[in-house]
Amino acid sequence: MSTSVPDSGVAPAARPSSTPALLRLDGVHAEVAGQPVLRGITLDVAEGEFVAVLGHNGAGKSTLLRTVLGLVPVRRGQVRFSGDDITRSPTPQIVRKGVSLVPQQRGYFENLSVADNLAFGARTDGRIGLDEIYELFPILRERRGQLVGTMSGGQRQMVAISIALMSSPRLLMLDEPSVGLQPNLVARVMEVATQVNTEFGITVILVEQNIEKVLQVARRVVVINQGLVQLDEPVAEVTADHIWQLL
Ligand SMILES: Nc1ncnc2c1ncn2[C@@H]1O[C@H](COP(=O)(O)OP(=O)(O)OP(=O)(O)O)[C@@H](O)[C@H]1O
Repeated sequence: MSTSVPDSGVAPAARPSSTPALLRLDGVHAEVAGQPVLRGITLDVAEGEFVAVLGHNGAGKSTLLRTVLGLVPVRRGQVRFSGDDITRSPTPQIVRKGVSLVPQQRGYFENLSVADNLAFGARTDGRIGLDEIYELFPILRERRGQLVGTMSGGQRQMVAISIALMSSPRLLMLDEPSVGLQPNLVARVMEVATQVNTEFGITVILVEQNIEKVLQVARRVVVINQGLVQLDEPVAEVTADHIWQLL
């Protein structure tokens, strides 16, 4: 099991992989509000993987996802997607390449109907369209005319995930999608993340606080600490206790 000491300031080398990386971060540094948050993140994610990212509050998990999408500028290091250098690419271009993010809060328009929200994320040439979304979330078909602002927290989260899926991404990044949801909805969100990965073949990066749930659905766990990768292991090689000790 490989762990690195975060205060050594040295990021562990990228995990060697036989499959070329879909996403590759190489020594990525980024700042938020003038403060360093990512301090040299090195991470490879292969196509088809389901990677969970854990870390204590403020560790830099959301910043990591936002940096991949170009919403936080990279100060140092490089981000590659499908072999292309996207380090300084504008967000719309990164989205067009196939990266999608379900943000931690309000990844939808409250004053628009479900159908209009879905149209916002749609891509005409994509593999995922309304039929696929309504099959995944039948409740959204029933409520397609309803304003999203009048729906429950769980239903809104389904809309947020659906908007992200409507761009037919190759990489779907979910930022704590189960926060504030009741247990049966948390289970449903995890199930959807798994379906997206296995049925649509979409690579998934899931930021999540619920370690037990993560170990049930992800196949690889990455722990971020002080802006560095502290642990990067297949789920089969870690225990919840071990991860708890790191957080
Ligand atoms: N808008 C902001 N203004 C100032 N500081 C911010 C802002 N957003 C994030 N930060 C700081 O950046 C650091 C990393 O935040 P980030 O949201 O990436 O952490 P996180 O690991 O996702 O945390 P959480 O689990 O609480 O969501 C934190 O110290 C946070 O206080």
